[in-house]
Amino acid sequence: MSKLFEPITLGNLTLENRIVIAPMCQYSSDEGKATAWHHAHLGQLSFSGAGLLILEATAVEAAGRISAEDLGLWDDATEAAMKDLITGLRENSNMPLGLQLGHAGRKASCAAPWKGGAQIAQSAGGWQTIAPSAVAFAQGTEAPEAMSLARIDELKKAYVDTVRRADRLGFDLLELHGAHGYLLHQFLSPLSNQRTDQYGGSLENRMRLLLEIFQEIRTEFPAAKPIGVRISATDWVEGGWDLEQSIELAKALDELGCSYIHVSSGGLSPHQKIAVGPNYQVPFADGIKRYVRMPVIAVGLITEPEQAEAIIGTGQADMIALARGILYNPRWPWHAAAKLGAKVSAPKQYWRSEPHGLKGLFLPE
Ligand SMILES: Cc1cc2nc3c(=O)[nH]c(=O)nc-3n(C[C@H](O)[C@H](O)[C@H](O)COP(=O)(O)O)c2cc1C
Repeated sequence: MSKLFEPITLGNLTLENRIVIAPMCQYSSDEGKATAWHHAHLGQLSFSGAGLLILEATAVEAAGRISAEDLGLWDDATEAAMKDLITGLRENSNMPLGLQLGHAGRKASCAAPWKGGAQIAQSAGGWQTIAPSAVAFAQGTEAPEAMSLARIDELKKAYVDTVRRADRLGFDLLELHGAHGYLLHQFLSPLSNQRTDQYGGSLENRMRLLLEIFQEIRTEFPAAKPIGVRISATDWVEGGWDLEQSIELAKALDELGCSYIHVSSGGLSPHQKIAVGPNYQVPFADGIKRYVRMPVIAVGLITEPEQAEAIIGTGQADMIALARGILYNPRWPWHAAAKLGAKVSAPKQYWRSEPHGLKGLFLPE
């Protein structure tokens, strides 16, 4: 029996299998509003048979967008566009839908990757970024504005407001983005957080904002619906955020009733030295899993069904997430089910594609 295809329950949500579609920015929104691209892109992924689809980092306020084309959920117009999107997806698929709540902090105001991804200066149409401290991400980029306590309050309100909208839209799950060098990660890491108030200095102080926001949104979202957190387990820089601190954060989140932790790495510093290869982040997931009750998601160059099966089977993680691999092969879960002798959901319109000799691959509706 495949472990990868064993269901798992998060709060009131049961996932059909342990394959998660990782959040992936599409840089294809119009003033924060979802477009036809999102309908097509997420539509095809919702036919993939994965257990959960997490929508891309969605900005809780306009200043939190990585690029001007990022998805947002901060006003009635962005909510209406998201409603059209969700309604369309739900018409054709039962796949649970999660939303990743994002704020890019000092890594906002950038060009889309295919336009080079560089920061756009305010004089060239960009905007003032914010961060825990006025420390630029890289040489040659504009320094962010250090957030006042009043601005921190405003930010918390933005998260809560977005969560209210996400609940109204019927999202099944939320993921707080605390990874990849974006705003909440900037508060965690001593490399970007040089504050001397209650939000900087000690580990407890650096973790404070993320934990406060988690608690506030946990109160706002129905108790039975899962909220997880994505983190970077290390900055891959000497003196930065690391696995040891990540374990402390994970333990604190576990205590607060966090539904899962999604373990990525890097993104905070241009000086990071990452040893990239298959499973390169799995040891971090495994390292955290020893200390928490909540399920753990491993991600990063997991590309083969047997590889995913081994990660779950050996208990290194409870779920695996796929990003590039599922863009490359949007029927990855079908192929994995076929290889691992499991069953998978598919739209009834596609049932006739069941390969000869594999009758019974697709689950009935
Ligand atoms: C096109 C693209 C967009 C991404 N956008 C996000 C995002 O919005 N939020 C996030 O946490 N990670 C994002 N990531 C990182 C992925 O979720 C994932 O962690 C990373 O690509 C490693 O997994 P992989 O080896 O399966 O691609 C993105 C990755 C890609 C390729």
